[in-house]
Amino acid sequence: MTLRTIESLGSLHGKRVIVRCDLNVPLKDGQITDDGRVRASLPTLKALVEQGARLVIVSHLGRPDGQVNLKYSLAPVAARLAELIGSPVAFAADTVGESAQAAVAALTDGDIVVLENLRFNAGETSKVEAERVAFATELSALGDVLVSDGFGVVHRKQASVFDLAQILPSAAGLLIAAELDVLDRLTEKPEAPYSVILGGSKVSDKLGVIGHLLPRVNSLLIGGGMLFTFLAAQGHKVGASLLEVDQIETVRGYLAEAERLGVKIVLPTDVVVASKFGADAEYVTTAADQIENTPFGAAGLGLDIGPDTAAAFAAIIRDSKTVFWNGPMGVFELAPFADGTRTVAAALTEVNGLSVVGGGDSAAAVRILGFTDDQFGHISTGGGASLEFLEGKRLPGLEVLGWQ
Ligand SMILES: Nc1ncnc2c1ncn2[C@@H]1O[C@H](COP(=O)(O)OP(=O)(O)O)[C@@H](O)[C@H]1O
Ligand SMILES: O=C(OP(=O)(O)O)[C@H](O)COP(=O)(O)O
Repeated sequence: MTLRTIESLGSLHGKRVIVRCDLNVPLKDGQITDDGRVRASLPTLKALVEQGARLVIVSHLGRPDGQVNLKYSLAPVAARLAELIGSPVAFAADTVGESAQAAVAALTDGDIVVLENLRFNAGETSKVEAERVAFATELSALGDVLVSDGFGVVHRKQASVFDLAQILPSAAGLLIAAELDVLDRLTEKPEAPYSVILGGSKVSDKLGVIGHLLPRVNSLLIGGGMLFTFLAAQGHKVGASLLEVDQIETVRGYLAEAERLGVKIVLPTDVVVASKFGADAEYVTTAADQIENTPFGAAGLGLDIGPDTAAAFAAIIRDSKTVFWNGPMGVFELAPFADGTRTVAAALTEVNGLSVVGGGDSAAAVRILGFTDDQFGHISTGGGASLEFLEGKRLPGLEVLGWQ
């Protein structure tokens, strides 16, 4: 069965349509550093406005863990959306409280309100189904139907992604449909050589996909915060770098499985080690097995892949016919640690085949580093979501919309 489309919901004129977007944009000092996810949401929002629907936009931003934390407010995102869509966008200071209820009641046809961050409410991400359903039920009172379009979050079994879609009549938006069109091309007979590059900081989330990806790819390139668990699995010390100690054994299993399958797991041979996390840190490039043998000793932090590694990764990427990349190679937000990500991004632009970049921060990285969307085959709004899709997993936020 394929996804239910917006048309399946019938006429939406005058209806209150809850639109679940992924507006989880990177922010620095309260400013949006990349508005790609807002732009990617526009086709669905415009289509609904044109129909005369009353739009109630909901999203998460960051991981505020069920607490109100204004650092993660969606207010700047609502302001940016108003600029991009070219019409006023109201903002409610809560998600299901008095402010939200009043703002929704005040909507007329074609109006838009953005509600405050879903994850300020513990029910949104609760592991307890009854708590999620209770929150989804409160949300459902604010709309007549749900259009689910937050592709970046479809792998999460969360109240607005999963439970709400069972309470209200629901359908997928245009972004989800467009994302699946491209990702389908990566799952159905990707042209070899097929390389996947993994990095970023959501290490425990993303290590789990490796076992399922191994039989599907020719090379797996490991950078970013992910690489240190691999180095530790090989017996190397990694100083104060990101490390998932309880995943070391699992990673050893992946290394053995890759050898058995004849898949290359390509690990860094050099890394950039910093004295601390900051743009003013001192840093040196060292061999990947010498991280603690720098002037910073065991306090050294690996914040980027080194130039030899970046060049080796680039060569493999350029020779691939299909490439999927999720997760920056280093802390690209800080200039001294952006080179690995820049080199990998440049190599993707030279792929003679299909190149896909996925993930909020990966997409932000390529744009912030000066690349343009048209230099890549596709820039996906979902990192974890696309990875889990590529490993062939059933995603709760898609299944609930009819996807099988
Ligand atoms: N070596 C590293 N140590 C700590 N953080 C890192 C490292 N390499 C990359 N990162 C961070 O990873 C973050 C992005 O990770 P993630 O959210 O997994 O990617 P995406 O949003 O593309 O899926 C960036 O903010 C980047 O600074
Ligand atoms: O940024 C996101 O995912 P991504 O970093 O995998 O691209 C999504 O908004 C999901 O956020 P989450 O990983 O906090 O659930």
